[in-house]
Amino acid sequence: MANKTFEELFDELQQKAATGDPITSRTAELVGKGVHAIGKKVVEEAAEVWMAAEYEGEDRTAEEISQLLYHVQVMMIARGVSLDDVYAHL
Ligand SMILES: N=c1c2ncn([C@@H]3O[C@H](COP(=O)(O)OP(=O)(O)OP(=O)(O)O)[C@@H](O)[C@H]3O)c2ncn1[C@@H]1O[C@H](COP(=O)(O)O)[C@@H](O)[C@H]1O
Repeated sequence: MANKTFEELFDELQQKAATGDPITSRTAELVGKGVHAIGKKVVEEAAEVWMAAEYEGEDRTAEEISQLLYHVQVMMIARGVSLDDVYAHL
């Protein structure tokens, strides 16, 4: 059912950040812009999760959560934070 797992997406984004073209890869573009720009997207997507959860259905909420998770992973990669670094705190 799922297109990919959290771990599979992280592997893909690491590749995109390392070798992707910023013209065609959103990930490469964002990593090139840096932590400040990525941080703004994280905050924006978090707000969209909140609004969807309050006023929209489960599907829209899930979609917004997927976009938040994507941008959190981009932030991890831009900042050199691994999955294990995060899991150590769970
Ligand atoms: N899962 C995602 C994903 N989720 C969200 N996004 C990006 O986040 C945007 C959603 O944010 P917004 O609604 O704010 O869109 P927007 O207003 O156009 O964004 P801005 O340009 O204004 O910042 C989308 O248009 C995508 O650009 C994603 N971009 C890529 N992926 C996946 O990441 C992988 C690598 O993608 P590329 O790096 O683009 O090859 C692929 O598997 C993709 O499916």
